[in-house]
Amino acid sequence: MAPGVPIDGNILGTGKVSTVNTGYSKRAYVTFLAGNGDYVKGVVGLAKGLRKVRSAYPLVVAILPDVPEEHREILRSQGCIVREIEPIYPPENQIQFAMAYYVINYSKLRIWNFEEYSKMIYLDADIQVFENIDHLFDTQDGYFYAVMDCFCEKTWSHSPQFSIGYCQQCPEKITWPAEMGSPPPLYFNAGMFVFEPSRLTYESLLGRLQITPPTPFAEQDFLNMFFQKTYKPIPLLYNLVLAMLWRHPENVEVEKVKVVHYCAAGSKPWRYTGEEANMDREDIKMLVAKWWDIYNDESLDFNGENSVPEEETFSRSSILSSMPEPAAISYVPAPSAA
Ligand SMILES: O=c1ccn([C@@H]2O[C@H](COP(=O)(O)OP(=O)(O)O[C@H]3O[C@H](CO)[C@H](O)[C@H](O)[C@H]3O)[C@@H](O)[C@H]2O)c(=O)[nH]1
Ligand SMILES: O[C@H]1[C@H](O)[C@@H](O)[C@H](O)[C@@H](O)[C@H]1O
Ligand SMILES: [Mn+2]
Repeated sequence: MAPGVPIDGNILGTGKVSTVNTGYSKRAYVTFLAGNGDYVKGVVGLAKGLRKVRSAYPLVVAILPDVPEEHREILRSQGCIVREIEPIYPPENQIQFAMAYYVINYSKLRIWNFEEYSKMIYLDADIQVFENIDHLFDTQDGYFYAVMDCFCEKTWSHSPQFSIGYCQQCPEKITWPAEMGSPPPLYFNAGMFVFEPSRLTYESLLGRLQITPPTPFAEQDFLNMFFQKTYKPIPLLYNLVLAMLWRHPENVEVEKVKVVHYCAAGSKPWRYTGEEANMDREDIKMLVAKWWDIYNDESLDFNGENSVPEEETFSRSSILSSMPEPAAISYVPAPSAA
């Protein structure tokens, strides 16, 4: 979709609860874990956060072989479904990644192969869910749903957008110069998205990757290219990229935010020191403290009783109770033509 095309505010598609009609299709959240570092804390926090908001669906953790057994055990003890995946590497070239570790993120493409699920919501391990978002499973099939990214942080300094100060979050402030051709297509942050696993899509993703040179934002750039035509932006309250707080405060209603993505430099709660740029802000301190409250809350540890029984996961009542009131859905304002 090109900038300037109005964004469809009705993210719930037809509004039909398709899963209650015939044969219950399976749904789950999915995250990704690599290595033996501290991202496992992020996954534990996320599992507890989903429990706190009484999500009706389990959390699948797609893990690379280098995740140690003790971390796998921690995840199982938190009620997660642990699924090992093989790493995926892009074809070699000389490109510098925005961050060296982004290269492992191509492995994320394996989740399209989780065909026993009909619909999944992917969440990075550095994401926390503060309000129930189960209703996103009711979005119309056939689209890729995610939140539009912001181009204003230093991580974007390699891009033409950054060099002219253009951001799709405020396309009217610095308009895209005609001599640079058409404005770039809408670009999502790949820390959170709603998708449908499918073997066909999976094979097509892997096939396309073989002929696609890697770029600085790794699989995020790749997914943006691959799903360009089926991408539907959803309101940024479903993935608050923290830099939005100081780059585009006019676009953020922090009290309405349902999902927070601790992706700004220095903001990972388990490494937070407050020293990096913007990390001494009151809103950041508050959001980091909220993450820790969930992580430390023992009542949210998995105990078999606070889990969601499989049958209940697909019951009509749990699906309907997860539907938001119509008024609770806010809309992304359509970006004006750039
Ligand atoms: O050592 C690591 C590094 C990363 N991860 C996993 O990979 C995800 C992505 O890493 P970050 O969250 O640190 O990265 P950012 O949020 O800064 O990166 C963004 O850009 C990346 C480009 O590759 C990805 O698209 C990512 O999903 C998107 O949110 C993590 O959440 C986590 O799930 C690990 O498990 N271990
Ligand atoms: O996914 C990346 C990453 O999360 C960066 O921290 C952020 O600056 C981005 O805008 C983004 O695209
Ligand atoms: Mn992230």
